[in-house]
Amino acid sequence: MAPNVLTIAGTDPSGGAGVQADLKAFSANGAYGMSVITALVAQTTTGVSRVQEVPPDFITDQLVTLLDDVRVDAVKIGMLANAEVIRAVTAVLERYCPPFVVLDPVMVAKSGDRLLAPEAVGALRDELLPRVDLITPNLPEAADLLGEGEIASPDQMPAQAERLAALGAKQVLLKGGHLSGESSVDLLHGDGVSEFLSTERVVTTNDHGTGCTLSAAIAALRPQRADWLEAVCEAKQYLTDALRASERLDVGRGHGPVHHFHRWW
Ligand SMILES: Nc1ncnc2c1ncn2[C@@H]1O[C@H](COP(=O)(O)OP(=O)(O)OP(=O)(O)O)[C@@H](O)[C@H]1O
Ligand SMILES: Cc1ncc(COP(=O)(O)O)c(N)n1
Repeated sequence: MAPNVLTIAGTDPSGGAGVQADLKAFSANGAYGMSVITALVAQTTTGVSRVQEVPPDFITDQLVTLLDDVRVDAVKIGMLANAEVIRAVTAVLERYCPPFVVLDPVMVAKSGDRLLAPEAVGALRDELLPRVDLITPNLPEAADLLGEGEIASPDQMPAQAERLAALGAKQVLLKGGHLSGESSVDLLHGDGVSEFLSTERVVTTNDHGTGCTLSAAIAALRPQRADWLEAVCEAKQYLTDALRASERLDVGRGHGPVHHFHRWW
């Protein structure tokens, strides 16, 4: 049986990030995809021009309507826009307790535009983060959550992941995509064990939505795999393949999307 997997996130009309990317990653990784939209974002490969936030009570209504009918096997949470939306989503998670909740703590788009109000970082850290199973911060997001400077080397990742775990995160996938080097190195930290996950760094400008794609693929795979390590390794390989396959795309003038392809093609 394919797992039913839900994304709670914002939109990207160019299809590279947000809900649109998540649904593609769900399908390509064997899951049935569903979505609750938190914000409509006028954005493309070159940046964000406007954000229209969805009223928090309407986000609650979308979630409750869905969860009263459909069994949800995993959840991926992306852009939440503001503290009221964070509180609405947290309340629904507490009420329904879905398994395997992955939080990508989206704060700023690759273009530099903010996708989370700066004053909402505290609510994300103190109210939502302790209630999810895995958080997937990139290095600037990890620094923001901890109120410290950005780390600059993989050597510093285990200690930083430990500090994130101390905030209440059960599993931490600290993403090193923003570092340089021939490999793209992430660190999975949970249950007292830290494991570096490394793949070849693909040379491309089609890197819009890599974090969305990775967290969505993890959520799709986790119900189908024995543990987090297995799901995360396979999702990272999927993302690397999708980065490589992006050479087949011609989408926009800025940071283009990765190419989600079905493995049987
Ligand atoms: N050029 C690349 N080649 C291979 N893997 C990459 C590359 N760039 C990023 N990654 C991987 O993509 C994932 C996302 O990493 P990153 O640190 O860029 O997150 P992010 O900033 O949240 O992504 P985004 O904001 O683009 O959605 C990580 O697994 C990282 O290692
Ligand atoms: C709705 C939404 N969610 C997440 C991102 C982050 O992706 P990126 O950092 O690649 O711009 C985005 N641009 N838009």
